[in-house]
Amino acid sequence: MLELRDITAGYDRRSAPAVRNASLTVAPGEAVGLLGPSGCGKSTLARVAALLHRPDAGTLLLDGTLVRHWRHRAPRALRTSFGVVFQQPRLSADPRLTLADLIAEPLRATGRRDTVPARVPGLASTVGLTPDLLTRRPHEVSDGQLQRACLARALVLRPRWLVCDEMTAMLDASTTAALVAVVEEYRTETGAGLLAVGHDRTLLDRWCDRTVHWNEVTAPGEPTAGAS
Ligand SMILES: Nc1ncnc2c1ncn2[C@@H]1O[C@H](COP(=O)(O)OP(=O)(O)OP(=O)(O)O)[C@@H](O)[C@H]1O
Repeated sequence: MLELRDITAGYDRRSAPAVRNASLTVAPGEAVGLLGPSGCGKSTLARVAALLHRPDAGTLLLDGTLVRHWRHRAPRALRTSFGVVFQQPRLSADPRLTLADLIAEPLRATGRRDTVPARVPGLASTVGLTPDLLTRRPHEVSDGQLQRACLARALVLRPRWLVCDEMTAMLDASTTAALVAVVEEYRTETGAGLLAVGHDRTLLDRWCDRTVHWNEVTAPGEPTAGAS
């Protein structure tokens, strides 16, 4: 179970927090869609949920255990339980890496270099990347192809949780359908939970078990607990 309780988070303690008193739960195997107007704080909350952004207050529990020892992010051992895909693949892809190396990045970063040959080609094929694309760098492929590689990178450590932050916002309908299908196949196979952030209610309603609106996630009041 992924539980965010009374999360307050921002970027500069001198200004108002981007997220105030937000609570959200995702059960194992569940797909939850999060909708809300632009700038309300969805991406910030998604980054907290993926253990990438330390909240200023509130608690985050992973399978009942309090996530502690945050610095800027939570400890890596916990973060590897999460696969994250962002809206703009070019901002999250190292331009110097080939797509094969991009997909393999988390394996190398966690000392599993020896598993690269066994994991990367199959996963690339699953996300619809042909072998000729794997030797190209980000500037030599389309946004959709790069996003496919970013999805493969998010899946390569076989995470128990996926956070897709407007993963398909800049893609056409057929690429959107293909990437959603890959996520759903992965979830069927592994039982991973999903938090999908987006603007498109129709897509989220079709994709997810339930869709929550930002108004339901945030409640008025002051933060109740300090982040550990
Ligand atoms: N790195 C950052 N530094 C400072 N402020 C930021 C940063 N990222 C986001 N913000 C601010 O935090 C607030 C919430 O932004 P966030 O990206 O979480 O919203 P969002 O709901 O995901 O928006 P959108 O739907 O447009 O992507 C905004 O006011 C934004 O300007």
